[in-house]
Amino acid sequence: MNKDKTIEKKKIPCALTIAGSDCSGGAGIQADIKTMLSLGVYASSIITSLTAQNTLGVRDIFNLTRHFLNEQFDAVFTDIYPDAVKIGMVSNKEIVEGIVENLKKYKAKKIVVDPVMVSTSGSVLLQEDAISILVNELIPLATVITPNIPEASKLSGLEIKNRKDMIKAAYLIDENYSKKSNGRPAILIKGGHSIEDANDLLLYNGELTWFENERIHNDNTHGTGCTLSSAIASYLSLGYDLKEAIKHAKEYITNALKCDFDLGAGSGPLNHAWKITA
Ligand SMILES: Nc1ncnc2c1ncn2[C@@H]1O[C@H](COP(=O)(O)OP(=O)(O)O)[C@@H](O)[C@H]1O
Ligand SMILES: Cc1ncc(COP(=O)(O)OP(=O)(O)O)c(N)n1
Repeated sequence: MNKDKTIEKKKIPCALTIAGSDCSGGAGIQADIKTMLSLGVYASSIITSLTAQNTLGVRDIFNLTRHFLNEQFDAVFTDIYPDAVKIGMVSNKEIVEGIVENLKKYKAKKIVVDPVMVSTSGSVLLQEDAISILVNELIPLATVITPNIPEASKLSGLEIKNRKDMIKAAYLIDENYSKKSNGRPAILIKGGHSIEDANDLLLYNGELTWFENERIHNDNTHGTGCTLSSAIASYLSLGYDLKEAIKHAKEYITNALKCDFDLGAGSGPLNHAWKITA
């Protein structure tokens, strides 16, 4: 194909989301694309699973096949190669295996893994028999993982009640990867589920950093985890280092939570248009 050469073309940073679709638009692929677009990054997507959900919960899940996952990887990576990748809901063992194989095949870089396991509304978004491959094969490929408190408890085997426990859990998760030779990601434990302030803890190259924020009293928090991880991937694609990327992603989520959107009968979505409407 001959592209039109008369218009000067710009290269823009590209971020890819590999995640489930949330038809109500609050979480998953839809939240990721809104975030990436708001941050001035081109967004592409590889869908793992279709969910029928809204602000009240998940009604049904339809997983895509390994074949269709491969086709999406080939289509994206052979044409618009991403500068950073965010991975969210991966649903089952076959899908996780396919993602691991393709990330290696295409030598994907700057990978943010949000180890989504259970939605805040209580639905299982990762089958139990997929956890070990997520832990042993996918997470080692990540630059950073972003578990929330229940996910960090599952990964560390520790009940997390306060800041001290968050620190202990981060070290326990890291210890597991320090013994393996296939990768040692940075660990960002998110504090959204804490009873204290919404402080997130990063363990990176042996150093602890807190990203602190007062808790915003907003019941509409559907998709906060998806938004944070895709904002981190966006900033990484823009060339920020990891700590700066997290700092700016945290600012993004804080502003989106401060906007008084109130959609749906349950825990509603965030306002990704806060930059436009502010
Ligand atoms: N009420 C809140 N006030 C301020 N920040 C919040 C609030 N709830 C969540 N966050 C922030 O949103 C991000 C996602 O966190 P969390 O809700 O724990 O993830 P998940 O959606 O995966 O459960 C984190 O940066 C967290 O600190
Ligand atoms: C398709 C899909 N992916 C992920 C989630 C979970 O979203 P998250 O932002 O981690 O948290 P809650 O929205 O559950 O608070 C989801 N619900 N759907």
